[in-house]
Amino acid sequence: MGAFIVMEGIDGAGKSTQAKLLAKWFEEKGYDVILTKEPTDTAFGKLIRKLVLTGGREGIIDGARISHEAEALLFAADRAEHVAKLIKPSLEAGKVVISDRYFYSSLAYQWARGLDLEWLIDLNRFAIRPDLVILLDLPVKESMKRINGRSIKTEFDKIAELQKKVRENYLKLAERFPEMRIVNALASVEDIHNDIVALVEHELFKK
Ligand SMILES: Nc1ncnc2c1ncn2[C@@H]1O[C@H](COP(=O)(O)OP(=O)(O)OP(=O)(O)O)[C@@H](O)[C@H]1O
Ligand SMILES: Cc1cn([C@H]2C[C@H](O)[C@@H](COP(=O)(O)O)O2)c(=O)[nH]c1=O
Repeated sequence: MGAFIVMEGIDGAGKSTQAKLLAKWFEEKGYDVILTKEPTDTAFGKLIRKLVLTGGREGIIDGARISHEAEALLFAADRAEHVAKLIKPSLEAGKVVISDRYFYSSLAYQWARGLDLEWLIDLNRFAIRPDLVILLDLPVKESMKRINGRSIKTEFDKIAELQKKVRENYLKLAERFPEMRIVNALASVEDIHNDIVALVEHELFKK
């Protein structure tokens, strides 16, 4: 059986921590697991890190930051490659794919940037729908504490106001997309992992 699981949430919500633990859990059960992320490490992902996620002058073209529309298109282009070259072939080969962020990130963040939600949904219509999306929900104050210690942090994802809007957007998206399940990310790493495993067993294995 192939299965596609996505981790979503604001910056510092614990997505990569939980994605790794879930990958290990599946591997121990004998599954072939692909642990991946967006933005990817491909040329498109590198372009995003350079033009969108870098606080300095690199994201400045002709004296101004790139437009939010261009930003959304870059994330979508990166995703199109991700789906075509890794996600789709891996699922067809019966593997479990776990992605740290996917198109829900575009909906939550680029919508928070002022873009039209319906346009963003249309732009990402090519993206295969996952079987399960874990939304790690965390108050912004806590996420800011968790990511504060990082040495390289961009202006883009530092701003608490933006993260607050992004969190609200995620919660609204969870009402619209039935594959999204909210998990309380304020708990301990172990408790969150157990909650996620319970969801996987219930939603994917119908236990
Ligand atoms: N449940 C938890 N309780 C306390 N700290 C945690 C918890 N989960 C993760 N952390 C810590 O919080 C920080 C952010 O975690 P992590 O990198 O997994 O988040 P993330 O959502 O992937 O972040 P980003 O989106 O910014 O890449 C790390 O230092 C991690 O060790
Ligand atoms: C996929 C995707 C990501 N983003 C934003 C969200 C984060 O602030 C950064 C990625 O940082 P991470 O530490 O690697 O998680 O990019 C976005 O705005 N839109 C997207 O589609």
